Amino acid sequence: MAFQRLSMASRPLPRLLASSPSPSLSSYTRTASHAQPLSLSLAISAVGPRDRHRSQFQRRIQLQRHQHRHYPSYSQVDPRLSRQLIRGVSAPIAQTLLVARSNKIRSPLSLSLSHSHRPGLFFSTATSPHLQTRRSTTMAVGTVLITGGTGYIGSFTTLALLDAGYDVVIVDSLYNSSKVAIDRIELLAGRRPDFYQVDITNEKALDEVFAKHPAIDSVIHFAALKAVGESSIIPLEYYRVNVGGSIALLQSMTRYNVTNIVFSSSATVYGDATRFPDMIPIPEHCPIGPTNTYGRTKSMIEDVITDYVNAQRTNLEKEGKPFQQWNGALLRYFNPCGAHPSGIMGEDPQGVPFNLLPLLGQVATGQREKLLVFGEDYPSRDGTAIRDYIHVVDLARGHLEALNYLRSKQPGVKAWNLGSGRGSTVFEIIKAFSNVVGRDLKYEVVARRPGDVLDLTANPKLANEELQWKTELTMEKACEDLWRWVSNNPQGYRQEPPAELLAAIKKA
Ligand SMILES: O=c1ccn([C@@H]2O[C@H](COP(=O)(O)OP(=O)(O)O[C@H]3O[C@H](CO)[C@@H](O)[C@H](O)[C@H]3O)[C@@H](O)[C@H]2O)c(=O)[nH]1
Repeated sequence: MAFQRLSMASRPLPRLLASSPSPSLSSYTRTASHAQPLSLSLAISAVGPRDRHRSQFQRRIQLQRHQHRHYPSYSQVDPRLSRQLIRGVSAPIAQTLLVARSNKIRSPLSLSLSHSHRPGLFFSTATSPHLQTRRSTTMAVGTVLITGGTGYIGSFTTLALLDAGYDVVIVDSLYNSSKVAIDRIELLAGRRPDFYQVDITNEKALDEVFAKHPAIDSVIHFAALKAVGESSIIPLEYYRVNVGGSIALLQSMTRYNVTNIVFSSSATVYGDATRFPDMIPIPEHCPIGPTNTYGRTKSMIEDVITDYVNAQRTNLEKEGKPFQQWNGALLRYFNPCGAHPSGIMGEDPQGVPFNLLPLLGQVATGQREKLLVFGEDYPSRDGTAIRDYIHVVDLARGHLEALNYLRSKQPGVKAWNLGSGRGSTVFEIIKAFSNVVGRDLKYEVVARRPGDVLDLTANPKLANEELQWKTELTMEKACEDLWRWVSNNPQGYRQEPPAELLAAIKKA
């Protein structure tokens, strides 16, 4: 009998299990809670017609183990391969699924399936002295640090990662966000991320968080100042926090051997793409040219990450060391909007909002008399500017897919547009939101806002193809969810959500 030991590096296994028809797989948490021991390896054996299949798998696994020789006992395995393996054993095979996590080994998940009844593939458990494990009733796919994880997009991304089986550690200064977001995440995910109130520029505090959580192997980096107008008034503060904070983060990551970074960039790095022919919808190869300080900080951070990850890879390769573990995703997103469909989680801007949809929300709730429309003299179909509005739930999923891609494909640095490909004018947004609210919302056309551009519509083809990600929720759905959020929570996180919304979550 041939045995092959492997571990799964990434991909949300719970989703795989959820899609499995096997009742025995769904019982894994019960089994895991009392199972001994928790350090396991997966042994595969095959007989009969599946032999050829099996040996192909084994060759690919061995190849990957070779590529990941820095993990002496366990290799990172292409999640698609792992998925095939799980599908391969399908329903009646597995009786026990135990999950172990290693603090020492960056590939944090191993699993064991045992006692096949089916001819063909069968699995058997074996203990491994190499793994340091912890008892767990949950199954972590990996552990991710999210900077700015209590903010708007950060909180939705935290939720998406928890739902996908990741453990999440948040650092956030709470400068422009609320800790209540964590309670809402817990209500929806059934799990709570770890939280540290840490400023992104405080390298020592970041070190302490990494030291406390050695299982972290990736970072999703949101923490930043983000008000376009303010950035031209206090530019040094924007460069210090956004660029300086990112450098502090990369330095701390390096000390703790955390080597994947997903960066929250922005479509604003393109500036006015209409200055070039045929660049709308905007592809990733459109030349960069931000038109404001905020945009320039994003573009600079993209350069910092690109240069650093490339240098780490090159330097390590020259030294004959493993280098492919260093990866970066630059996610250029278009106009995030919407809220959680439950109505208990959404954007909660401190102070005066400056984005179109939150402002429209205030008009609808009566907190604001009317919306000021910035210009109707653009060369667009109705004279107002065009943006690509993307539902925050889709956007959060984009971060998850990018993270999974980095961890499984190890591509180095890549930029992806996260947008829908559909552009809407300001008037179209006013109409869509008015439809949801059920009455016309008041507006007044005023002069153009300095720094605004005619059209920011994404060409999302690259993310569609490479990340297997595309938007699933429309701008109209975002309006509907935003209205549910603001009409039920006019004080945002400074109030309890209505009891009926909480009851609906518990029922679901
Ligand atoms: O009171 C308002 C606010 C906005 N707008 C218009 O609405 C559109 C959207 O504006 P806004 O919601 O402020 O978003 P953007 O200026 O497009 O910037 C957002 O989208 C960019 C990416 O596309 C990100 O980089 C920015 O951080 C993010 O704020 C623009 O045409 C604005 O001129 C108005 O007419 N009146």
